[in-house]
Amino acid sequence: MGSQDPSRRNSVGLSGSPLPTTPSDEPVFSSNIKDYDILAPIGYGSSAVVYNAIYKPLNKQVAVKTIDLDRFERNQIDELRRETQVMSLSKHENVLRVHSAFVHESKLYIITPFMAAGSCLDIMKTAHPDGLEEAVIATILKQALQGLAYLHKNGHIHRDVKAGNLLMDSDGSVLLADFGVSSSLMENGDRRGYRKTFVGTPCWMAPEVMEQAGYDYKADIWSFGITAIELATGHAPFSKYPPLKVLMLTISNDPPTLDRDSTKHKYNRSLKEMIDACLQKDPTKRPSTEKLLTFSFFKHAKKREYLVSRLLANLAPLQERPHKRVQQKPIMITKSISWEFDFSEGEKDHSLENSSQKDSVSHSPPTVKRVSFVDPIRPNTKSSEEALGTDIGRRTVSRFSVVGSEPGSVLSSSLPNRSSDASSVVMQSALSQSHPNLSGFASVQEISSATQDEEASEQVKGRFTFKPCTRDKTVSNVSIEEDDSQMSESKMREKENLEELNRKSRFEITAHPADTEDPSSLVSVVLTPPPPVPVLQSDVSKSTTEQVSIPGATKRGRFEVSSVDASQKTNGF
Ligand SMILES: Nc1ncnc2c1ncn2[C@@H]1O[C@H](COP(=O)(O)OP(=O)(O)OP(=O)(O)O)[C@@H](O)[C@H]1O
Repeated sequence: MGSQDPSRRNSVGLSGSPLPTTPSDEPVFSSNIKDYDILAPIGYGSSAVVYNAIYKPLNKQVAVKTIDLDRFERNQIDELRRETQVMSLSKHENVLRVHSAFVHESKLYIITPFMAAGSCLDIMKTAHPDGLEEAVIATILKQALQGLAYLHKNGHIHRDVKAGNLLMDSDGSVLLADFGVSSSLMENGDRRGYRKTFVGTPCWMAPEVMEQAGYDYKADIWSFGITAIELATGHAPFSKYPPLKVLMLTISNDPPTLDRDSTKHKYNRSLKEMIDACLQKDPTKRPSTEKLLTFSFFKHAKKREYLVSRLLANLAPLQERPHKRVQQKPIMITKSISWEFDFSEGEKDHSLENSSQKDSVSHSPPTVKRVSFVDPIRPNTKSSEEALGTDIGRRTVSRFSVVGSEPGSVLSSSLPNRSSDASSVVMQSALSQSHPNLSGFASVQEISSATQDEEASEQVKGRFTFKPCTRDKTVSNVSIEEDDSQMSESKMREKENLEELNRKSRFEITAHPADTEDPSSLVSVVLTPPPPVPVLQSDVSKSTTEQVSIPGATKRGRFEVSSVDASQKTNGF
């Protein structure tokens, strides 16, 4: 029961278009929900429920992962579609295949082989909360590494390697699962092998991924090292901390390591050496999967049957284990851009002169605010099927997070931290006190560092018009096309040029009720251009007042604004 069928074939992609097929007599799993008998839930992810199910035409047990698409936005769904296609085309005994994936009503259904023992995390939680013995770890990780080597060889980064994504079957085979956030190095026109999308689950996330500095497959090696610690201790380093603190600790601290004196089981030095090789902050120093497979630690690996006798023999069947919803949420911020806004005295925001926020702004020392913009994405205002197709809503949704930091600071000092005087800025609806969900006009409000921890998870929604303009506040008139897929090459270039200009321009952020502009609510800021090197590591103190003459650029949309903890709204995975 539950063993992965080596001859699998996917039927359709999420968009309904057939995926490339291989000429074989592999069974085809339909995309008709009526063909599946969905039984009890066997697991919960941050955005999915996984069910035990029977595929009736073949009377075959499968796992059905259901994802409520209404919780996602257009670009996330696109990403899901790509990644599910990657899964469906991967053929390796240590990589979980997708039999079929389809949308029914507002849910995405992903059909995969049923992995009878569940995830390694599930196994640990059920029977080994303080970690696994060495030979078991080596046997699990060697198989996972072989799956990862296959992905890397084929140009894919997994981006969410962790014990929760290592699924085990009843025969002791271990498969890498959940490409919910995996990504192809080759896609999106990015053929340089570097990605900038900020993805993963914080505790397992490599520092360069957090810094959005561009990363490659070595990010998986970091996650693999963290997973090794997880299997040896029962939990990932920093797992007791909230996501923001994990980001801060990962970026500013020395890499985590295995403290062999404090583990329940005894481990050879070779495990620690393997972990330390993976957890080097400089990704170029981390070994490749192929190299890692030659490490002496993997000599402790045994045949997969060993896992059956040592791990699975006395384990309750998956269906009988208690299943809880997960706490650790993966974070995903796609294509975000960080800019620094200078709210210094000379350039202070005159629009706030009469507002209740006047004092807090005008008495502030020169402060740089970091604003991360995520590419506008389309809301799922219509059905999920339409959202997956070419339907384009008239309104776009975007979001940004704003944090304050002293010029030249790095991420750690801009995160909520009572001991630093870094400040956060939220765009708040003027009506939010009494009507938190009403669209109103916005103001910029300083939050004292003492209240940042409480504010960190607050979300405020409002509608804003976002206008690049010249220094003399002449707002120009070019509209930015939002739908890249429908843009001609020349327009694309125009957009890129414009975005480049925008980075150097002065911005007005206008918030207004409904669609009517209210000049009195203009909030002007001076934009500091993003440094050429990763924003979070660079000196951002220099602000620019360079004039640009853009023939008009208005980005209009609804923005969801949060403090720096973007994971609360943007994760979706
Ligand atoms: N094919 C499968 N066979 C058996 N159990 C599965 C299968 N897929 C998932 N599960 C179980 O369901 C749980 C949830 O899976 P899911 O992939 O949604 O979440 P996750 O990867 O653990 O978390 P997240 O999505 O937050 O990263 C898994 O931890 C596992 O125990």
